[in-house]
Amino acid sequence: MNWPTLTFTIGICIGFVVGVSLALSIVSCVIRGRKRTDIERSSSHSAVTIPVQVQVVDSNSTLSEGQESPRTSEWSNTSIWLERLRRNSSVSACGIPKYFYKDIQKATSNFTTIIGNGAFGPVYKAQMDTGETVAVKVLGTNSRQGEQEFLTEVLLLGRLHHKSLVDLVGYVAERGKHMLLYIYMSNGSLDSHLYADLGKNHKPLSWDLRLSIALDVARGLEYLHHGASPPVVHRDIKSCNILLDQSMRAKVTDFGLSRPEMIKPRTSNVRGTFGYVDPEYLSTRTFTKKSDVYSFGVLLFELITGRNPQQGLMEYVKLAVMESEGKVGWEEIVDPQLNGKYDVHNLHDMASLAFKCVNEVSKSRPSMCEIVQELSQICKRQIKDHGGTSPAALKEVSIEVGQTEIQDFSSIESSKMVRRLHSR
Ligand SMILES: Nc1ncnc2c1ncn2[C@@H]1O[C@H](COP(=O)(O)OP(=O)(O)OP(=O)(O)O)[C@@H](O)[C@H]1O
Repeated sequence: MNWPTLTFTIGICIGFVVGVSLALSIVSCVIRGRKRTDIERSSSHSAVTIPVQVQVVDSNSTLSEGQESPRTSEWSNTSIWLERLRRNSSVSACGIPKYFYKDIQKATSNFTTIIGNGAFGPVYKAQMDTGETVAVKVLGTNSRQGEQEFLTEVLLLGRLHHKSLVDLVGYVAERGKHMLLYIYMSNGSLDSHLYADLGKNHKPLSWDLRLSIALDVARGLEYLHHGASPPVVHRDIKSCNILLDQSMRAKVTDFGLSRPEMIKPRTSNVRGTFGYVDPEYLSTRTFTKKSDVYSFGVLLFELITGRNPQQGLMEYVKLAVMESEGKVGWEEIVDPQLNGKYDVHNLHDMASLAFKCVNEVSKSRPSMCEIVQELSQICKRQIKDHGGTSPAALKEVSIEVGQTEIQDFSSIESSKMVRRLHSR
């Protein structure tokens, strides 16, 4: 074969190989694309797809499928949870694993592991096949409003993740059977530590722990008000909606979005819990972020005094202020269970902050961002002055101080990635 013929033949061969490879990759791309579309289509079948109203600030925004909401650096922890739990579940389009009723029936030993009852219905402890323990909230079957709350929570919580919120890790939605699965909080609710179980299961909460709980809750609310998009108002901040994990870190739970009316059932549509409700909301019927701030102020006084807001806490506080003639002696109302073990300076700062939060005029109340700043300073000072004896929770909280959770694109990307992983 002469040289030009050889070159021509080699050229033809290379051209043929390149052409075939190109054709193969186009075919494989088309097949993969089809598979993904099928998977996406089948996963959205199992999802709750109705758009729902959520309690956003100053408007009634609608969360609809495909609308992104913020993720934070905490999302990675949640994704580990979801990843472990998803093994025995299908995953809905909002990224939250969906379970079968029969799996939960088995995990709760046929619903014999009740841990409490709320407005929503009974709550059970469940041991999942993956080894995780979760809390299962069962929606009562007799309330349409409860069902709406259920669907709202699934969609809303599927988009909200923060270290100081009790994360939703799964749900059941079968005919007449609706359940929410949350991370199990082994130390129960804050109110049980402040009142009910004292002497039985719990020691009185130390001053340091009260500070770290206050800051954890403040950061959860700061995220809801200023980090979430659209912003979310909780509407029912109270000590039984604050849960404590095994390290006594506090998390906000019960986004009581469509819960039944609790103050004047039948006569009005006022929401919230007696003792915690913003008086301005009662007169205007407009619930704002500052109404949550009011309830948070009451919660701070609860931590300071160990008194139940439903048994005259705020009257007690007002009396102390009225009799103070200028300088309030907050020591007089401090919880006797503390046995004098608190820092007077920090007590004054925390009580003054609480008093600003419960100002009758909502505009004069601080924002959750300002509250977090102030509480961070108090916690830092507590560690600095009494660091040696401070519990791990307060130390952890103070290390996190300054790590503001702001929505960023990388976190949105990570949530999309987790969703893609789930749909494989
Ligand atoms: N994730 C969880 N981990 C551990 N216990 C939980 C969890 N969620 C709820 N519980 C417990 O279950 C009980 C009922 O909780 P739920 O949130 O339904 O109602 P509540 O907050 O007590 O009352 P309400 O619904 O009137 O606000 C409470 O004792 C609570 O401490």
